[in-house]
Amino acid sequence: MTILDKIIAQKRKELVELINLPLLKEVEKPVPTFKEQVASSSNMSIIAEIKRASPSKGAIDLTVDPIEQAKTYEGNGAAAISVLTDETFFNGSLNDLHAVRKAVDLPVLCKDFIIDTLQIDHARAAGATIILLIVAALDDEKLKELYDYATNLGLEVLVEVHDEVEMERALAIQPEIIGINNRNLKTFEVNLATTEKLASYITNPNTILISESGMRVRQDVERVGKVGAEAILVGETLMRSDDLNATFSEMQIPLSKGSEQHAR
Ligand SMILES: O=P(O)(O)OC[C@@H](O)[C@@H](O)c1c[nH]c2ccccc12
Repeated sequence: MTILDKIIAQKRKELVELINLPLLKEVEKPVPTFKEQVASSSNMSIIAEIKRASPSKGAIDLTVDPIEQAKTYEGNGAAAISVLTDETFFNGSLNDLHAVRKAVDLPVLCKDFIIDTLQIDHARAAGATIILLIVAALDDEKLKELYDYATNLGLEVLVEVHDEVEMERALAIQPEIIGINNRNLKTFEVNLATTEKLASYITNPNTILISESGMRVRQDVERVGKVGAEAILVGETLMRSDDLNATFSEMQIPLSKGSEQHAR
């Protein structure tokens, strides 16, 4: 049984409790869409993640104040904030997401393992404007159903893949945002070559490519920028940074949109 199988099995159990959980109070404040954020920037967009712990790394920063962390991310030019909401494996919560949405004026991604529309209702009520759908965790039918459900609610959807087969399955639903996860969720192995290998599958210039996981230094960002990533999703490096200002400067590389950018 892979870790992804374990997480999904746990999610199925938790769904039963979710039915009885009241929805959080919706946040009315409007924020830009992630698409708008990317379109209005000539730099690599950074989705900055609040991640207390993970199954692969254990504790990262258990005492973080999600509100302060998100505000610092925003102050340093993050394009969006990602909040891990899984409790069992990542020590996050929907309450974290709710607090972050209220504290910043940025799009907010609900980072969780979504297998049911009920989770989308909870994510939206907590203030998510973007949800994650992990292709490896869903069959084609479920993927399409959840994608349509979320987009009909006005949410943006990040469709995450990590190999060719998943990429083909993702492309079949013509998503506007595709995330290539450099971390294999079955083995935890991180390799930026994953982005290099899969980027060329995305031929629609309007599809936003996000390279996810394993970004440490500027060269990493340059590497994925070269093959067409317009955004990166960064967790651990930001959570461990003691100088976020410097870390953001290091990762904010200019993009030459239109030239090599779309040669993917
Ligand atoms: O901490 P990192 O290596 O910067 O990774 C961030 C993010 O990509 C990672 O948290 C992630 C990507 N896809 C996921 C799916 C579920 C949970 C977590 C993730």
